[in-house]
Amino acid sequence: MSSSVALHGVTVSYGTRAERVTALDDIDVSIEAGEYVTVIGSNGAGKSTLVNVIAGAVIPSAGQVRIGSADVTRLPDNRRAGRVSRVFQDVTAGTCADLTIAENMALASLRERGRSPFRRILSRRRTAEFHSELRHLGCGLEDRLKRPAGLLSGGQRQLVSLVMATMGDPAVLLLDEHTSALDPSMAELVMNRTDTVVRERGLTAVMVTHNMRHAALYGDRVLIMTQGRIVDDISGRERTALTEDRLIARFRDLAGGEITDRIIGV
Ligand SMILES: Nc1ncnc2c1ncn2[C@@H]1O[C@H](COP(=O)(O)OP(=O)(O)OP(=O)(O)O)[C@@H](O)[C@H]1O
Repeated sequence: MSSSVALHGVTVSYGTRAERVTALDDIDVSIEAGEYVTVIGSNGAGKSTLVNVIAGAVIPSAGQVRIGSADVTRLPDNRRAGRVSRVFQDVTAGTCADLTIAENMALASLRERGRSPFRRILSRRRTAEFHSELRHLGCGLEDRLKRPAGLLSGGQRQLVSLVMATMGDPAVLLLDEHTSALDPSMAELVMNRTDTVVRERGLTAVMVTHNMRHAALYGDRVLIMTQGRIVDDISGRERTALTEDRLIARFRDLAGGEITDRIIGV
């Protein structure tokens, strides 16, 4: 079930006292259950660190992280895995190349509470469920369940990772530039599918992107980050009226404006 996410006074510093980098600087943000938030910012603004703090891959130096009513600030990522799902930029990170697609999906399905590991893991019923999940993608992956994931293209593999990440309805879905390594048409397909699954299941989702068009097109709210801080938070009517050009103008004003990866017309 989707949960809210709240960060209060979250600070993350890396390095030594002599050479300290403040990746997140006293961040306060609340995301409602079922809200779909996109995060943009210049290189090194702290976007991945923000996602890592929600995932538990980075424990903050100060502040508090809550998922729903639970204080998870000190909980490492392996103990949040039942609540938080991720799709990474690296297309090889979400699936195991040597396992078949069905075996990968069976591992992901272990998230569902009360299921004893590996017992009836690939039962006929489960395989039929995986088949049905993949059929929604409309690219024939359901007929390749018994093939190793390593034989898929990067985009196909990312689609399987997305399906796996959303199985069992995670409390929070984190997407860290998950389409940036894909060719434009595959990136569109993965983005469309992401939008459909987030909407249909009412997921709480946080998506980091460098693609201004995607940031303007998808989600309920846009956060703009620079130098470890959230410097703009666009929601409601303002978000509805947001176009790519308006977002770029706003980003230029706030972040000093280098648009590194604007992708036009894809
Ligand atoms: N493990 C680390 N050790 C030291 N410094 C780090 C580490 N991870 C991130 N940083 C630094 O923290 C700052 C924020 O990094 P982060 O990766 O969160 O930014 P980002 O907005 O995701 O950047 P990009 O768009 O380039 O991926 C940067 O200055 C980065 O160099």
